[in-house]
Amino acid sequence: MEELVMNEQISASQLNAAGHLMIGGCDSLDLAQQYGTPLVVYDVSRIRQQIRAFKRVFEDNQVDYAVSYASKAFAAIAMYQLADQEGAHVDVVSGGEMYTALKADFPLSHASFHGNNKSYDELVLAVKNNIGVVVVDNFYEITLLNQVLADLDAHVKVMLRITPGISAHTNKYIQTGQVDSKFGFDLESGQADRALEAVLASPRMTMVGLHAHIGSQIFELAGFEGVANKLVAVASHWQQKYDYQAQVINVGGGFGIRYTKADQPLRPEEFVDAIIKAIKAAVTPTALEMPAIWIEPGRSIVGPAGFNLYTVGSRKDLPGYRPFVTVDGGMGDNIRPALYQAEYETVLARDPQAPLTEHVRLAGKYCESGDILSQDQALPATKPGDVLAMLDTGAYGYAMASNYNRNPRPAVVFAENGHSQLVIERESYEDLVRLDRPYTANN
Ligand SMILES: Cc1ncc(COP(=O)(O)O)c(C=O)c1O
Ligand SMILES: N[C@@H](CCCC[NH3+])C(=O)O
Repeated sequence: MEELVMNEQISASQLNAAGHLMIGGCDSLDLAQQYGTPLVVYDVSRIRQQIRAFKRVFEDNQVDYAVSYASKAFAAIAMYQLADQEGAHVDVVSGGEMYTALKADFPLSHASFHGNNKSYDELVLAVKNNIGVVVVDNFYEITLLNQVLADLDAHVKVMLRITPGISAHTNKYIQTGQVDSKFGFDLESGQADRALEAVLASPRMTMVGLHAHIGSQIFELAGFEGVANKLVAVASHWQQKYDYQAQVINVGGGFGIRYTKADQPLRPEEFVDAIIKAIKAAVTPTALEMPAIWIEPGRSIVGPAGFNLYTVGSRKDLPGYRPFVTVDGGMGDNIRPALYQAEYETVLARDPQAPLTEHVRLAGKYCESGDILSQDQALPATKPGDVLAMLDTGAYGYAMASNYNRNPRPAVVFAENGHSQLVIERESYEDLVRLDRPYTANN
């Protein structure tokens, strides 16, 4: 067996005197005890720090900007409140996200509404609540939005989502910028020009700029610089052809984070610094006025701040095979390993720096062979009742949780400065049957 060393992702500053993992100044074992497991815990100060780091890059580069948190990564009333406290905008992709933001008193004027099949009712909800901008994705939406605006006698700001024709190097299920993506208007075929003509012709829409998003968990700068250059080229073309000056260039999100030691991304704000510089350089030789730059990071804001706490239960050893260590959660609270073969690091909460003595398969409790949270996790010896902390689970974990096998979804806790607070309750069995209605046979 290769030499097993302690987990590098946990630093001494994350341990308390007893050697336990601390999250937001709280002992992870106390959190597991108080709230039960499986439990999702966010270290709130990490979320704040990342939003602030993004804002600082723009301020250092002296450009107008918006940091728009992609709330699909983790949407909850408390999260919209936090985004608002930090002066972030948000991107929403459904009536449900919009409704949650409204419940949080988040000013919808700071929200961008995305989606490739927004419904009439969703557009009404957005327009009635003074949505900041609708990011228009397709021709059907232009027609539908014109109808909504006429019915409500209203106006709205829009951006056009462009498919930049850039294939990001990431899992194909989370690529979005390639030519045959389901999202946005194609450039080569002239769709984007026709969309602009339609928007400029609408007396109820104000065109504020262009948007593109090339995918998620991206590590190479080249894709982002490519999208920056492409969007400036389109803006310049539109200025020459239509005398239209874009006020905003929105480059989307997608900044990759470190899940395991195989990942060596730049810091998220370094991606943004490069994007800003690329846009400035591309704008200089054109007749464009420098537009504002908007970004839409999701994963990089909440991913590293999230921890999933699980309790160890059964174990299966088979000679010649890697053992299964099973926890009390799994694909219902984190579908990413099953869906994308995503990898994470997991530590023993009571002693994250204990020498690692074995490689195990970390299995979930769902009735599905694919419910393996990690195919190969190095751990110290564990016993039933031990609490494990899976790291960097804050993005697209709880957000994609399900009730598969009628398992209740976990609770979510915010921890900051040594205080913890429940922000989403654990589902109860009663919650699971709340929408069920008995069937009375008609025979
Ligand atoms: C339009 C749009 N913006 C932003 C994001 C956020 O991406 P990420 O969480 O990778 O930063 C996504 C998701 O990929 C998206 O589709
Ligand atoms: N859900 C994906 C990211 C998709 C982002 C949505 N455009 C993930 O977990 O990696």
